Amino acid sequence: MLVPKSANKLTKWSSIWSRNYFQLFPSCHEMEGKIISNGGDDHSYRGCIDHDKRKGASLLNSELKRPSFKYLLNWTPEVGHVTKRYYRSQYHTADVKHKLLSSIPKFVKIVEVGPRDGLQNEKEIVPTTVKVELIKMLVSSGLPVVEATSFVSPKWVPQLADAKEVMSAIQGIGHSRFPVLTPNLKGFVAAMEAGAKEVAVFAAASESFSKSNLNCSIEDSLARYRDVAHAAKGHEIPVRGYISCVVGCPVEGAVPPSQVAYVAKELSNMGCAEISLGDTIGVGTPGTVIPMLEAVLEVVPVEKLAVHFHDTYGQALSNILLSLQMGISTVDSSVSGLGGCPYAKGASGNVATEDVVYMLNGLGVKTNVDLGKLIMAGDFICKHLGRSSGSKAAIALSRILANASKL
Ligand SMILES: CC(C)(COP(=O)([O-])OP(=O)([O-])OC[C@H]1O[C@@H](n2cnc3c(N)ncnc32)[C@H](O)[C@@H]1OP(=O)([O-])[O-])[C@@H](O)C(=O)NCCC(=O)NCCSC(=O)C[C@@](C)(O)CC(=O)[O-]
Repeated sequence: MLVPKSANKLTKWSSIWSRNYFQLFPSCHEMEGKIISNGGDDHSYRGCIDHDKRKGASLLNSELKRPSFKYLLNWTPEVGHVTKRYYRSQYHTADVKHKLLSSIPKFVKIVEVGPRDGLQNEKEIVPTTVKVELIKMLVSSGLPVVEATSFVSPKWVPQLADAKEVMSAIQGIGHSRFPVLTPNLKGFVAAMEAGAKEVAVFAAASESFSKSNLNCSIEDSLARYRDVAHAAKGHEIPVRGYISCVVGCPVEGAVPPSQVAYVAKELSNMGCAEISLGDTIGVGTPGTVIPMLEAVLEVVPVEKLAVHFHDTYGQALSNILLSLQMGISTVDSSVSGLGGCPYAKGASGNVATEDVVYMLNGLGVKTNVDLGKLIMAGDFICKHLGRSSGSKAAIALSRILANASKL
């Protein structure tokens, strides 16, 4: 997979479709203006590239020593001629007033869970340095929240046994927040000692899943979390509450929305600032997610809710879209779609962050995430794990970049 070394080295981008440029950097509105007022330069390029694609490419490269988007954006290497068509994913939708989209928030906070949820299921231990580098790359892409690791029993999740080292290495980098999972007071204390400034507790809406993930009943887990929430309040530490199996459980099947609403209310009452609704095994469809969200929205305000979809059945983006339409503005996702829960066999990874950002760009929703840099982070960890990306957007954009670079 080929991605540019740096999003800022423009010469590297000389053979990218303008369309893809905008998909990667959707916020560069002023570049569009330059093209429009750039008729003369367009014209001289048209001749070169039409007659000899390669000559055109080298000319383009040499001209681009001083970065100039105006040349880049009008060149379409795959067809070998200049076109005035240039696209970006939100081109037609930035000002969308359609009634179906009007309720969508203008800004969506993405909570990147790749370093924790994405890696926790990996059999081979990923070196701490790789985890730290991944977190740094995710931070540099502009993600506001990167869930860094878990302070859980290393016997239960050996992959995250280096939580303390990871936290120590990421102190003070960037402006992102780095919440960590804490299943009990012991985990909370360890997280505080390691410098965590935010924690997350994780309950389930199904008894069977609570037992397999936490070795206790739902009620017992809530009692532990009241202790964690109480201690966190004393330290002025925000707590996020997860609920697993919000539409389906690997053992019990369908989970009633009322059960999810009950756990959500308990988490909210104990002081969780945010509640993330997890479709742990990715079985939800809009048909099952809507009634679940309606039940939860009756007891918890929409500003407090986040959605966390796994993509086992390819339903995650549609479920996210409808969650946005219902007013939710926080979305969990995992770079390259890494992940799966060790206690939910067969469940595939979280929805890929790249795909979520691509969709949100298309809707004109701000995330402040640089898709190009995010793709680089995904490429980095996929290379390390020796597998291809689970993000369709990353695969498609990287393929076009690779083809273009051969010219
Ligand atoms: C909750 C426990 C600890 C209970 O585990 P247990 O075995 O019932 O607990 P215990 O109290 O009997 O302790 C057993 C041992 O673990 C130690 N221990 C106890 N607590 C800790 C701690 N915090 N950190 C480090 N060590 C700990 C404790 O000291 C003891 O050590 P020993 O005496 O045997 O040497 C265990 O079940 C556990 O760690 N579970 C975590 C499972 C997990 O991390 N699952 C994945 C995260 S949830 C998820 O992925 C879903 C989510 C959030 O993404 C949303 C979705 O998609 O659904």
